[in-house]
Amino acid sequence: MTHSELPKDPAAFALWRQAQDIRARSTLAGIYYLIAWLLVWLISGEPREQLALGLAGCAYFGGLLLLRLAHRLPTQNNRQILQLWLDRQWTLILLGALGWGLALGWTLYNEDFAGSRVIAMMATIAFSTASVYHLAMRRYLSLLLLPLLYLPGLLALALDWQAQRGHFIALLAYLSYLVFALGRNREIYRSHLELELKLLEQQQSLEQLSRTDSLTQLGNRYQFNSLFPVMVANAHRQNEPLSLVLLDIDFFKRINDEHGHACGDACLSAFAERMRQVFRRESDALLRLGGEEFGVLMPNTPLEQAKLLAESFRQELARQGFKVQGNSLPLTASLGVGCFAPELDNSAEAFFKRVDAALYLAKDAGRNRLALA
Ligand SMILES: Nc1nc2c(ncn2[C@@H]2O[C@H](COP(=O)(O)OP(=O)(O)OP(=O)(O)O)[C@@H](O)[C@H]2O)c(=O)[nH]1
Repeated sequence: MTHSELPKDPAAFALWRQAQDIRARSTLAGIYYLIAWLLVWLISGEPREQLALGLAGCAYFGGLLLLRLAHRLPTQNNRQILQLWLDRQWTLILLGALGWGLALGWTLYNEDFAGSRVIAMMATIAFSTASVYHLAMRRYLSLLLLPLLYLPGLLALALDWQAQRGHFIALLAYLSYLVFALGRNREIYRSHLELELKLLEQQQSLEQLSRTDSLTQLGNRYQFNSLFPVMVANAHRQNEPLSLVLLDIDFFKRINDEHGHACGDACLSAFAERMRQVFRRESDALLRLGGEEFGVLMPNTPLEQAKLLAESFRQELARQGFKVQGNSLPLTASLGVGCFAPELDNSAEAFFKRVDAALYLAKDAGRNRLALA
């Protein structure tokens, strides 16, 4: 997955990160539950006498393993889908822990399993330690894993207090250590996640900055270069009109020369502000392509509509000019307007060239006018 495909919303990112981690960290447990149960059953005194129980355990742990393998990560990263996936994965994890807890309880309770008790206890210690270090991301669910794994076994040991109290106390002491370690690991996981979220936020704002013209706050040439071919391809595929308006301020050099560069800058900002007021559709992309040249990409807009808006912009500008730093500056612009036509434009570049040629026609014809491509 590339950086641009990561969920942008922090809550969705946190769920996505959790899903990735849980998937990577919990699949092996399914295999080891099955192996541990096979060992406990086969090494018990009389595995054949425990055939039904042994096979039932294999079916339970084998079934859970298959469900875990089949439970693939979602391809979409929206919050609801990720949350649903996580809920299901946690259900499988808790069912595994519950099954193993009952297996331990039964092994410690039933004399027929006396020969495999050490294996069952060691496996429980291994499973619970792994869960505390690998699945510490959720406060309550991670904690719930521990009683599921230990309580049935502790109960069985308590019932045989005289003979088993040593094991009981040892398991209880280890359980208390796990609860403490779980709290600490959860904090570590949380601080890693916070750090990752901060990095993501910084990356996003850097990316935003790199696509924004700092003077006018419009999209810059880099933004245009990445947006334009995608919009042309979409318009072509969906057979929808895409219009492009190119705007170039007339004799801008004179403003710089006569009123200074700062006044020129103020004009450019005011020009961008005027564009925002006229081309107001959410889907319109307003861009500064360089110097005193601007562009508007208008998806889902036929040529006639784009021409009307562009012409009203031109007329308003010619009528009002700008008031900049106390000076009233007459200002006009020349515009080229075109709509993508697959039969005329065999590429996005060809479409741009066609509209750019119209802009130069407007300039050559005397400026302060609009030419259609
Ligand atoms: N103040 C300011 N001036 C800029 C900026 N970028 C480009 N310019 C100036 O814009 C002027 C553009 O000049 P020309 O390309 O000759 O165009 P023009 O004077 O507008 O003439 P026509 O486009 O032919 O009508 C140059 O003087 C550039 O220095 C900027 O960010 N700020």
